[in-house]
Amino acid sequence: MHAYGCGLVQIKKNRHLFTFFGQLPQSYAAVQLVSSHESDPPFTECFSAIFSESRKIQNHEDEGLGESEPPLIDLGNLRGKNEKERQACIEAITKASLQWGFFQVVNHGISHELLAQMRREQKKIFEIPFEKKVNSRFLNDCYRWGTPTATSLEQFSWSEAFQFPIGNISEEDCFSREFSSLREVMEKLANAMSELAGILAKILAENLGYRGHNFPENSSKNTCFLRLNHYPKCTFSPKTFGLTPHTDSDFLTILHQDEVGGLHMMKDFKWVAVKPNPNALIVNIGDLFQGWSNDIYKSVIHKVVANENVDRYSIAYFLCPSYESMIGSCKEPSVYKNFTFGEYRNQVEIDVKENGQKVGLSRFLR
Ligand SMILES: O=C(O)CCC(=O)C(=O)O
Ligand SMILES: [Fe+2]
Repeated sequence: MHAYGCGLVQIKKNRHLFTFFGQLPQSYAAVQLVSSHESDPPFTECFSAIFSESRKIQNHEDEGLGESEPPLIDLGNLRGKNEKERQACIEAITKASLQWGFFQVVNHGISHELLAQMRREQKKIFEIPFEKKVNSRFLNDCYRWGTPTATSLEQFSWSEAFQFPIGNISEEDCFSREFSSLREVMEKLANAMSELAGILAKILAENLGYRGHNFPENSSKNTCFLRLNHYPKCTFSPKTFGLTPHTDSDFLTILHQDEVGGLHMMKDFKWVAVKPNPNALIVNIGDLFQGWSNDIYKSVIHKVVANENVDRYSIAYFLCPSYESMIGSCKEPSVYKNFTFGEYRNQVEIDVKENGQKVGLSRFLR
């Protein structure tokens, strides 16, 4: 069993791989894999108990959505010559990170063409038959789908994903020739996203007094990762989550979503839709930045609502330090005990196993 960066856990049963977002098994033994010759995971077949119960559950949309939208920031001003505009841009980034924990960036330096190429490759790989994707020998075991441990619809994520540690992408033997174009595009995108994440993280750290060269200092290619998400259209929508509410267990995440929509973030106890903007990437603060900043920057709960009519795709880059890195606080007195990223991940794994869900930063309060 393995836990992933963002509260993801993977288990193997009867030669089949189950990787999921969050919970550990209670009625896990009840999960049966039904063979499928199509590409979409057999969600309803494997989780028939959950989906027959689901009609009793309230529609998420009834909760009502807040009106506002996360700030939109033009990063072109960071590269410009006008110092006043540069400072205003830095201020916008830091303000959004402490007030929202989420923001959108345009003129981010990652080309439309690269993002479009990545999307094409992403679609191709999800079209592969489910039985092939779920095989543990396929692409280094990085496939996951659904939530095998879910005992109710609220715990279930109607999605599948491939998660690639950045270090593996450049290793040719992880990818057969069949996937050489996927590997090439992913390598380019991972480099571009790493650079952007590094720029943003450094700005946020410097704002709180950090004076080093790179932030986080021990960012690691083995722990940073790219995740390709696919949310197949869902007949139980809008009652079903594409991804259950969670925070990310990293420093920050950069996300490219398609035109479908469905990503919601929490703001002032209300869900706010992060509407698709073809020119923007979405940035969100993760738990480690909230911890390091002593709660100044906010790691905000977000979720994806499944869509009844169309499939949805997104690509996420997670900025993480090495497992040995100490996530101390930038200021004393610190809200949290010192902990390493490895300890944080282990604790997430233990909590998911014992309580069915991630507890997160509050585990490390002083
Ligand atoms: O697909 C999305 O919009 C969000 C994905 C996400 O939150 C994640 O992968 O952690
Ligand atoms: Fe997330």
